[in-house]
Parts: sequence; C-alpha cells; structure tokens
Amino acid sequence: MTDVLERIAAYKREDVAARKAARSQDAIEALALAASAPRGFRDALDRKVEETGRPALIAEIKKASPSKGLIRADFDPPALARAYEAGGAACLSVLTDGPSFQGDDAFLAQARAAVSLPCLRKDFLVDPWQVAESRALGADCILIILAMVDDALAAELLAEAERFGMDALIETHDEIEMARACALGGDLVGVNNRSLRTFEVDLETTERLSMLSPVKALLVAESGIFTPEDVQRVSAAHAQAVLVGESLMRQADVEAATRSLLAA
Ligand SMILES: O=C(O)c1ccccc1NCC(=O)[C@H](O)[C@H](O)COP(=O)(O)O
Repeated sequence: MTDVLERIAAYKREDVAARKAARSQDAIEALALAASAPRGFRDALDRKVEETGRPALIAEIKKASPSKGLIRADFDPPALARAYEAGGAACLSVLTDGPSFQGDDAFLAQARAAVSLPCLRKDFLVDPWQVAESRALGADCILIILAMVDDALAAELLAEAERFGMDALIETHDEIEMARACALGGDLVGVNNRSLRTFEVDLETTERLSMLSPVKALLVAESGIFTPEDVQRVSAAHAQAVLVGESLMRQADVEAATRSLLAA
C-alpha cells in the first residue's frame, strides 16, 4: 500500500513535468533572477534568538492538511501574515501545495508582500527546477524533506538554493536522516515531530535527534507544538526555532495567540 508521502511524490512528479513543459529552465531562471532579493531566513532566526533569548518562531500559513482536513475556513494569507509578524514571529512558512493542503502558489506572494519577514515555501520538492520556481514565486527559503529525496537530489536542491541566494531547511525525522543531513552540510536543520507516513506526532523525536544534529546548524523543531510548555520542552532539547502551524491557525485572534505561545 502506498503511504501519503509516496502519493504526494507521485502527483508532484506529474505536476512538475507539466510545469516544466510550460516553462523551460531558462525561462524559470529569468523569472527567479527578476524576483525581489531574498530576505535572509536563517539570519532572521539568528537575530530573533539573539534579541529574545528564546526560540524563534517560524509561523505557518496552513489552510488544511492530510492529517487534520480543513484547519481554517476563514483564510486570508495577508491578514494572517500581518498577525504573525505583529505577534513576534521571525519568519513565515507558507504551504503552496494544492491537492493535500488546499494551498496555492499565490498565497506565498500575497503573504510575503504584506510583511517584511522572510518566507519559506512549504512544498514538496522532487526536482531542482522547483528551486528556481520557488525563487520566482518569492520564496526566501526552500524545504528539503529527506524522507522524499535521495542524497544526490538533496545535494542538487541545496546547491540550487545557494545559487539563488536562498536558505534551505533540511528536514529529518529519524537517526538515519539526521546522519544524511550532517553529511549534506546545510546550516538549517529541522526535526519533524510528525511522521509524514503515519501522522503520529511525538515531541520526543526532537529530544532524541537534537544531539545528533550538525554542530553549526540552527535546529528547528517542527510540528505538534501547541503550548508555551511545548516550546520550553523543545528549547530544553536545544531547538533554537519552532515551526508551528495548526495550533495558531485554529485561533480566532492569531496575533494574541502568537504572542502567548512565545511568552514563556
Ligand atoms: O501536517 C500534515 O498532516 C502533513 C502530512 C503530510 C506531509 C506533511 C505534513 N505537514 C507538513 C508540516 O511539516 C507541518 O505543516 C508543519 O511542521 C507544522 O505542523 P503543525 O504545527 O503540527 O501544524
């Protein structure tokens, strides 16, 4: 039986093939180079940690997910981006995948235009062409999910991100992926507390893997963070940033909820 990650990878490959047929590498590179300059994503996280002495927040704009269905019906990316910025987020993560997350490429540009925060394009990269596309859409950072790509493709995605002046968040979920992240040499490493195959969420994943992360990398704890105590817990395990979606997306007052989450 295929799991959700395999299903997503399969439709992404088809989608990318169609997008590449419509826009050559040269055409997408021209758009990437014409996009407004990248905002330093890792630098913004470093600055926030320095300024507050607490983990920095990557706040996610997420309408729906495969594990939870519809999360927020009243969905306005620019308003959500402004609420996150006012509440103290360091960076944004914007889901652009349509079939599984009800995302849209346009959400990224809309959210980014509303704030001065750097933005991660949260999507599933299976082809280096998507890095130039992400930059063309305005992304400051891409996501490399090691569960979805082999080492050669991960290295290509990372090199493309560097070529376009972007950051790359390298996502891991187990010891083998963390060893692969160390070998890749990126400086922004995430531990996803959610298994993207079973949807099981456990903050112990961050606790287990954090000591294995590359020394020079900033460590991001991703998924399943609902309370200030959860932030404290992953901070005690040396996470310097948290990536939070659902718990903030479900609040009526997103700005106040963001501030409360960071108040610990
Ligand atoms: O969220 C899901 O159900 C999901 C399923 C399959 C692949 C990826 C998935 N989520 C992507 C993420 O990593 C999360 O959106 C992100 O870490 C925020 O998580 P949360 O705070 O738990 O919404």
